[in-house]
Amino acid sequence: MLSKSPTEQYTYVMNCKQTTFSSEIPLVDLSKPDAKSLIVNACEEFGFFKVINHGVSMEAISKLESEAMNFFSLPLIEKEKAGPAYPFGYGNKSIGHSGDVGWLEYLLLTTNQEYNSPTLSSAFGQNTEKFRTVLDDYMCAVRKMACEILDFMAEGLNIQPNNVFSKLLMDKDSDSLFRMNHYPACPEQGEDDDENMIGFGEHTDPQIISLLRSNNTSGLQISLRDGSWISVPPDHSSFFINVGDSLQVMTNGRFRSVRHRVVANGLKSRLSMIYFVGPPLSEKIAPLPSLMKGKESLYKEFTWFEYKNSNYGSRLADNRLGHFERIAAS
Ligand SMILES: C=C1C[C@]23C[C@@]1(O)CC[C@H]2[C@@]12CC[C@H](O)[C@@](C)(C(=O)O1)[C@H]2[C@@H]3C(=O)O
Ligand SMILES: O=C(O)CCC(=O)C(=O)O
Ligand SMILES: [Fe+2]
Repeated sequence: MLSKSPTEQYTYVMNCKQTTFSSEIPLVDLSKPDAKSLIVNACEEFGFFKVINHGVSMEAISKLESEAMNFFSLPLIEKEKAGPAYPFGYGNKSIGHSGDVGWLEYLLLTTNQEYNSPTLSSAFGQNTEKFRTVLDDYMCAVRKMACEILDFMAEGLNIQPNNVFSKLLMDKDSDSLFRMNHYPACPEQGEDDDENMIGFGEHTDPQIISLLRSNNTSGLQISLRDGSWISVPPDHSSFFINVGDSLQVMTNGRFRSVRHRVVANGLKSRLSMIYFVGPPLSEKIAPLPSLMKGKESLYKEFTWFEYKNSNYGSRLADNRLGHFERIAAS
């Protein structure tokens, strides 16, 4: 057993009441005219939705999935050549800088491939160029979908111009990340319903939105407004979109940055690939004036650099927006 000692500071085990697979997850067909309004409703209520007709080809997805599986199947000593995880590279079990652990291994990359080269070539060797090409094709297609979704969000919120969000992604200095998480099947998974191994502990994503695609293995759960957790039925042909902290601030709390986590699966391995849309470091993050309409701002303005700096040592589960919340005047 990994670590169940009550005295241990960090543990892989979490207690969670049994969660049910939910049919409540909002579904958005990007090719339909009601996409904008469905997206806005989903972001307000859940901060999360599933997307079909997303335009990312199954070919691009399968190629990257297969390259990723080849990588994660290498002996540990080979994978570690692509480490450490920070700033970019291979990581195993440890997440962030403050002792969080999970039942996973991962590759954390920047979407700006220039900075990935040393990381990648040390582990991929002669296969590096192939991996880069496959990764480029995938990221390019996901970026296109992200742009469309962000423009739909702005239009659904009646914000002009409609590229207020997508321009941050298209900026050459956009601080976006790409992550591939591999959760091996977990033999230590508790048999008890309310004891689960943590794959990736609960957290909100800091960025604007995250676009997640996984294989058909379950594990992802989201937290609802009432604090309860629901399991997201996996669907390898769809994408799942999370609202992140930055978008919650830009919409002055109208969109909800969704708390989510991954529980390990006792039988099957899970592979997920996530594109995190981040603003440039110098970008000022604040509620958009057109969404204020006389309302008070819930947040103090900050730059993306300031957010990252002040949260450098944060634990996964921390409320990272706490530093920037305005105390309402009584
Ligand atoms: C503990 C941490 C890991 C994390 C950075 C942080 O300080 C808090 C947020 C974590 C998170 C969640 C979404 C992404 O997976 C990630 C890359 C990010 O931008 O914020 C991770 C960070 C990480 O793994 O370093
Ligand atoms: O791997 C997953 O399914 C989700 C992981 C996640 O939330 C993250 O990497 O931020
Ligand atoms: Fe996340």
